[in-house]
Amino acid sequence: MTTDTDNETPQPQFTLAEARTRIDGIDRTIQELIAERARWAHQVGKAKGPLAAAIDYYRPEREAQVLRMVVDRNDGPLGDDVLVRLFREIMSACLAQQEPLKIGFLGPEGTFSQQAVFKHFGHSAHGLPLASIEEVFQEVEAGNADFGVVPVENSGQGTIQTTLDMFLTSSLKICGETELRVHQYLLSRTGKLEDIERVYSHPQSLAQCKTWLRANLPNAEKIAVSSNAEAARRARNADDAAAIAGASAGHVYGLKHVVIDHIEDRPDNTTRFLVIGREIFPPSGHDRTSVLVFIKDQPGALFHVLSPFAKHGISMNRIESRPSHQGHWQYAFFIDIGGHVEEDSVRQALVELEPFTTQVKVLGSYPVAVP
Ligand SMILES: O=C(O)C(=O)C[C@]1(C(=O)O)C=C[C@@H](O)C=C1
Repeated sequence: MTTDTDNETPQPQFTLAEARTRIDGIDRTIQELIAERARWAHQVGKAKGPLAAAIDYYRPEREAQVLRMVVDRNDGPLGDDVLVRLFREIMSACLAQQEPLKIGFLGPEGTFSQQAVFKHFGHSAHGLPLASIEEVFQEVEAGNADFGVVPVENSGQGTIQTTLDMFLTSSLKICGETELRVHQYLLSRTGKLEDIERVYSHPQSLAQCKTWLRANLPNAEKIAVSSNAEAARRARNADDAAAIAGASAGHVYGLKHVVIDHIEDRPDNTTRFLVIGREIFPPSGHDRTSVLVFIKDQPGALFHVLSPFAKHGISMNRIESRPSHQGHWQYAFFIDIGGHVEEDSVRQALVELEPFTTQVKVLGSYPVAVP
């Protein structure tokens, strides 16, 4: 049997016109099916009863299940992340038929946080750019935003402590997580490396590109600003300035020239974001639970706190200590474990922590991020 791969140059089996006619037919079918799906999603909405707002229709556990089925079915040629993105957009549009979700994020427009909002909720959600992580919490607490998206850790730089500290006092719950591969771009008005005497960026991004900057722009002044978007806004006004930012900040602020792309020191540079809301949603089947534990000041207390998880076969992905704000040298532990708080093993393990703790606060149970 002869195949395309027998020759070095693949021989087209169809003419251009024939292949395009096929694509037109497939597009028609896809479009009809998307419309049919949207009508069914509307029916699902009706089946939920007369609800007040978009947030009442939103089901993150169901969305995670839909996306996992997409990944399981995928035999290529498109990657899992590509198909997840397409289906995420379809669900986002289906949900917005009722009313778009309002999502607070650390603004201004063009930040990585905004990219995380679109990655998790799709482009039919309505993003609300806010001035600080604290304000994202406040607007969700006040009900002005349905959810918020806040950065919590970067693969190279570690924890974003402002976010963790907000959970010490906030009543908000973690309802989801999303991971974003962070690619940094050096953007400038002229596009020429030799013109650059100043580099603006958020401190986190400057840190993520430290080695590259030392090797390539050792004499340029590095200026920390409140966001990468703000860096792009400043750099567009001068020929001798550049910004380190995501590609979208360049588009939003009209800084067209990419001097160099992917200048992050670690090729796997990834930021994890949390979705914060006002309630915990039901299990999706593959979930994570975040708890905040205030440990009693007694010998071996941390050991006793960790052992119930091992006893119940619960995996622990992360433990992080922060000053508890409840007294000198008192620490609170942020712990991420596998499973959902509605599962017996998780519930039982949390009960067993009680003798060794002054407080156990469940911050949320939510679907593990789909790629
Ligand atoms: O299954 C539901 O509950 C729906 O509302 C449908 C749907 C979807 O498009 O698949 C839309 C929004 C929800 O967040 C989850 C899923």
